[in-house]
Amino acid sequence: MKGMKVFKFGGASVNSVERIQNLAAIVRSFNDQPLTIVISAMGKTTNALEKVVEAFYAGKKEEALQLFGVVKNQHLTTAKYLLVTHYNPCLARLNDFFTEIEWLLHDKPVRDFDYYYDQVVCVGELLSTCIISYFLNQEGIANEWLDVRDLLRTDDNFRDATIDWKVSTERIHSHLTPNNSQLTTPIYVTQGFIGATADNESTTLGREGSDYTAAVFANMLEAESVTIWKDVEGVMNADPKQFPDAQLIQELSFREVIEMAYYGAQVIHPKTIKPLQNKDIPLLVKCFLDPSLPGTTIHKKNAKALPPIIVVKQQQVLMQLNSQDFSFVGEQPMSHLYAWINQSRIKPNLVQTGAIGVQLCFDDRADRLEQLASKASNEFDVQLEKNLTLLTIRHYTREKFEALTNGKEILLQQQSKETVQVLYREPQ
Ligand SMILES: Nc1ncnc2c1ncn2[C@@H]1O[C@H](COP(=O)(O)OP(=O)(O)O)[C@@H](O)[C@H]1O
Ligand SMILES: N[C@@H](CC(=O)OP(=O)(O)O)C(=O)O
Repeated sequence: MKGMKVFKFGGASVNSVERIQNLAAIVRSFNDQPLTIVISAMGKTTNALEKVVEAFYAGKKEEALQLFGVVKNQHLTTAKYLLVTHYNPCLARLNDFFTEIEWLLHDKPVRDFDYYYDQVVCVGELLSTCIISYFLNQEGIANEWLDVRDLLRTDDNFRDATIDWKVSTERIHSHLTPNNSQLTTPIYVTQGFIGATADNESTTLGREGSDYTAAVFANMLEAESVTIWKDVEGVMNADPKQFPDAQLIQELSFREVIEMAYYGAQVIHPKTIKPLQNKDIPLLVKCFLDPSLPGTTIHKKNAKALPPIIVVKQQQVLMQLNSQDFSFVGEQPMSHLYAWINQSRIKPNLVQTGAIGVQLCFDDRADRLEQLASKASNEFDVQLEKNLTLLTIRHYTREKFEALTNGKEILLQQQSKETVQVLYREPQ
């Protein structure tokens, strides 16, 4: 859509009354520009809802209801602080969402955990967008709230659903046309991270998936740009929480950012880049605490010389597989291994093969690793080691590498011209 900008506000940018007021000020400063605003659940609501669904699935109904009560009260308090004229209609909508979840929590689980996870967890985004949409309307920023579950059709791979691009594009085109909107300037408010199946069952797109939703909307709407509003200045050469001297990178290529995200940089969800690169839509990462800062522009142009970019992933698990009868780990056992990895829905962060063994590094997803280890034990001797750290340095220098690995007990190392990765034990 001509001139449409897509904004994404994450959990940190809407985690308090003041931050939602700040969001409104940012949106107001873009007055008279068509906007699609994709919003995540407030603060750590998704984590809290995970606990609700875990209790429900463990048969602890009262605990699940009590935990959900806490989430409910937090949202009611926020709504009460923010809303005056628009409080009653908002409350009616919030109550509908609450009731739906409470009904579900009164049932006994008869389907997979992942199904219930999505039905419960999706409410975080529904609640946050409902409150924010009413607040913006109250503040004179006329907007339309869209239930993204009517727009983004997915498959039923709960917790990691795949978008049906054809159906979703058609729906977005027919719903978000200027002729359809009652607004002079279309401003839409919708949820990140969630979608729905053809049977109207809610789905989620993978944790931290709201960046991806914003990119999907931008692609389908052929938007002018996407802006992700963060609590940091922009994309830096390391997580400033781990490296206080991290420096801002003002310009990055799609290629560089997809690599950073792939290696685990938490700043952008890895699936975000492809839909934008495919339509050549720039991605801006800006600071919601100070919108006047330049931030980072990510686009197709190659950036100038980059500093070493550091990504540290903790809580890693090394899986060592050794052939049981001293036969080589050739194509056949490797193809079995990749099939099991695929079935276990877990992605290796590093793989190293040898004559009779393979070493793989994963995030610590206990259930999925157990599933993989049990399948692999049919053909390999399996050993697991936990609590490791995976360090990736892109555009590394010898000095940087030495400074960051000094004193560490390295278990695996892989190096290409641009990137070095090491898996190490923290010193005891
Ligand atoms: N290379 C990086 N550059 C900037 N921030 C980073 C980087 N790597 C990790 N981060 C972290 O990402 C955080 C912002 O992302 P996140 O908390 O997911 O935001 P939100 O949930 O609001 O989208 C920052 O607070 C920062 O600690
Ligand atoms: N609320 C979801 C989706 C998301 O993207 O959140 P955030 O934008 O706060 O990372 C989650 O926490 O996983």
